[in-house]
Amino acid sequence: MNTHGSEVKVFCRTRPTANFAQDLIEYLPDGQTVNVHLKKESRKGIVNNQLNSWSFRLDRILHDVSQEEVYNSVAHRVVLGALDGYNGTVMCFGQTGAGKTYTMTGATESYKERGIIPRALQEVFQEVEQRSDHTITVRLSFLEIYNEILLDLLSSVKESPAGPPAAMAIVDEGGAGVSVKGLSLHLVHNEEEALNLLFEGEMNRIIGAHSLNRNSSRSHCIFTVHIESHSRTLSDAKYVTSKLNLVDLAGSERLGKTGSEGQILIETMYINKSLSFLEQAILALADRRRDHVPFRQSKLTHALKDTLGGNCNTVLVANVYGEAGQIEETLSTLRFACRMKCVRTEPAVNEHVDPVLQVKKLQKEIQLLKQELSIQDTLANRTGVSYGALTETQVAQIQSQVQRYLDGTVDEINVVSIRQAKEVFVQFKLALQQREEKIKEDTIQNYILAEKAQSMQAAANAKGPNGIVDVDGPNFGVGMAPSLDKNSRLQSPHRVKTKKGKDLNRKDGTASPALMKEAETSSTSRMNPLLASQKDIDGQEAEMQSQDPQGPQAGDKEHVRTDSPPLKATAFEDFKAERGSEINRILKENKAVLAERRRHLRELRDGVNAAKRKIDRTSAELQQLREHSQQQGRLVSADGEPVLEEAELALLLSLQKLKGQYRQHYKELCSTKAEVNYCEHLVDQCRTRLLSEFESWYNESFLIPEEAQVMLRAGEPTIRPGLIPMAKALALEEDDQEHFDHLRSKLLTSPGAISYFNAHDKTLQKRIYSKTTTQKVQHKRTSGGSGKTKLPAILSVT
Ligand SMILES: Nc1ncnc2c1ncn2[C@@H]1O[C@H](COP(=O)(O)OP(=O)(O)OP(=O)(O)O)[C@@H](O)[C@H]1O
Repeated sequence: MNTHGSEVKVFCRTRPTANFAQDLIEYLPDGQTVNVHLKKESRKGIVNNQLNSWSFRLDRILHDVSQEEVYNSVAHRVVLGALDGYNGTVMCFGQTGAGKTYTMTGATESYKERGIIPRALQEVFQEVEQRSDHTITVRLSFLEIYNEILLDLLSSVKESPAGPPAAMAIVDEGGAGVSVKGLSLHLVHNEEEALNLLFEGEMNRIIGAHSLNRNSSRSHCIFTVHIESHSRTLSDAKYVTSKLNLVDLAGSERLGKTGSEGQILIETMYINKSLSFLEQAILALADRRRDHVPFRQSKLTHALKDTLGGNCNTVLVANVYGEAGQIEETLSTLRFACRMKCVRTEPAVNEHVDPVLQVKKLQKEIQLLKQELSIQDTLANRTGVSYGALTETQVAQIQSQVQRYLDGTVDEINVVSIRQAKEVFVQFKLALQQREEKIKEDTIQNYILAEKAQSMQAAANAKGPNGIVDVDGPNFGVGMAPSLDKNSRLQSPHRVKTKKGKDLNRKDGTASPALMKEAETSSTSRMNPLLASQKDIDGQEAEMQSQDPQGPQAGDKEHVRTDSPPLKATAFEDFKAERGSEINRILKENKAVLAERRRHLRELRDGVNAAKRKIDRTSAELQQLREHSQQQGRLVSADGEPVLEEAELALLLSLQKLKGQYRQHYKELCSTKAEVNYCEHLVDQCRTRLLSEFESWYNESFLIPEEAQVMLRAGEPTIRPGLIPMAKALALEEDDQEHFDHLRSKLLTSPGAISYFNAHDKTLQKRIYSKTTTQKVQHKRTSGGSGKTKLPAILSVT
């Protein structure tokens, strides 16, 4: 059958009559064309300018032909297509008495004159027998549509589901097409069973019509053969289904022609309405520019939706009654047929997959592939390679390898299976997420600190805690810098309460964070998770120290694996001396830089406070002098202008100079404070890194099971150096600074805040970089790392 888009096939069949209007209807010898000529007077009135000749070209004219020939021409290919999985529809259309039922069902009493439906059933079962390599099941349904009411013509058959008949409705099931809910389906095993149902349905149609006092030919009938074909020989999970619709439409008739009235009038109106909707749907289908086709306007068009515009092989038989008195109906039928011929359908096989068979088939294939894999391993001398799900130990090994790769202690990761490769990526992702979290925390902390520093500066400018000496105007204020001494902390109410700052003393004996850190402790320690984690880290470091009261042993340098792992404190000292010596060295350097910056900060603060005290003293002296002069009476010039005494002038100049110095020191104090914050952050980073490396080293050295170690040594399937080049994994790593910027942009929703923060950050980095590189720390890292340059180089850990 045609699998591509095709037009609906249209045939014209004439009912034999002794009064065939030869002068009006002309069949051309090509067997496809019919010309209709109309005498003017036969149409309306005396003045008539309408056309009087029409020519219709169809697929074939079936004039004076047998039932067999009609079947072969019209239905044979459609029936075979249905057995191959294509939906098919054969539809008879025409005026009442034109021979639709004769064409579709035939004369039931005469075998020779049987119509398309019995012949189709016969062919279906002949094919079922011939196609012994397929299991084909056939089911039947018989639907009648009378005055827009759906009726099941096979509801009387025993196989119908018990209980009251379900309400019938046409349902559009999307991809599955249109079906009639509540219509009974009957499994038939041979031609006879099928014909029995056909006849029973026909009988029900007549009886039903009789009992309801209606004309049986006044309804549309759709006899459907449902076919399902499974291959027997192939272990193929695919199977095909199809529907063969054999449609006998109700006769089209003009209302005025027979002077219809009463029930006939109603029936005719329903028929004409539904046929008119059918025509509208066909016009819409034939017009390729139209998107919408009004299928739901009537039950008939809705039920035939797939048939008309779907994936169906569709054939229309236009039945005409070739007598002169019926010429108007003949014309109308032929017009409809020509429109129908313009409709295109897209026949396609309805292929499905049997889920049970599919699972079995796939299981078999997996089995085969496993065997194939095992052969390949044997040929390649790979033994014991496991392709199953990874065990917890294997996952832990991969995690450890990834960690070491990221730390730069190994250059490559060996992967022997797809599962392992996937797990490597999972672990990379996890590591990335952890770093992102860390950066996020840092960003929040930096943002809070920056905001605090800004607000403190603003507060100091507006009103210093120890009073204002207003010399240059209301916009300049001078305050005391906070003391390093915890006891002389600023006495603002919310700061007095806190005691948490005491907990932040460093293990190496460095004084607890001074200056603003002290002042900020109460709020930031609650808000900032980094401070809390820093405390934890200090605690962990101290905890490890305290685990071993003897302290590090000189003889512990070489670790010998024993049944019980060594004390963590001992192992930590060893780790710092050997494996982690580089990080430890950087940590120490960072601590030294931090200590130096803190010392500088203290000096600056002392300077600022000294300047402030001098300003206060000078101001007091000036005040006294002015009061004294006031008592003595002020000196005035010859012009009566007040004149300054020399002592007062000297004090004023001195005060001005002191304020200038104060401003300069205060500025430097703020920037040094920012540096100290940054250095503290880097020291924390180093500590975290040292501890995490130690943990992973300790776990690998003492906690991973013996068999896992053996596997590592024996080259068992695991992650080991060798197969993933460094460059590839590096591509997974995002630069910390990029992360930092990215996250910060996400965090700070206000554009003003982002600009502020970017500017602040750039200045801070620049300052720290230039100062620290030119000052005391001259160390340059010579050992290899991941190769990516991070924030200020001298303090970063790679
Ligand atoms: N090609 C034909 N050869 C012999 N008899 C025919 C042929 N076509 C129709 N007839 C006869 O014409 C009569 C009317 O035919 P039929 O009932 O099939 O018309 P119809 O179009 O189905 O009418 P309705 O719309 O009323 O159902 C029947 O007696 C039928 O046997």
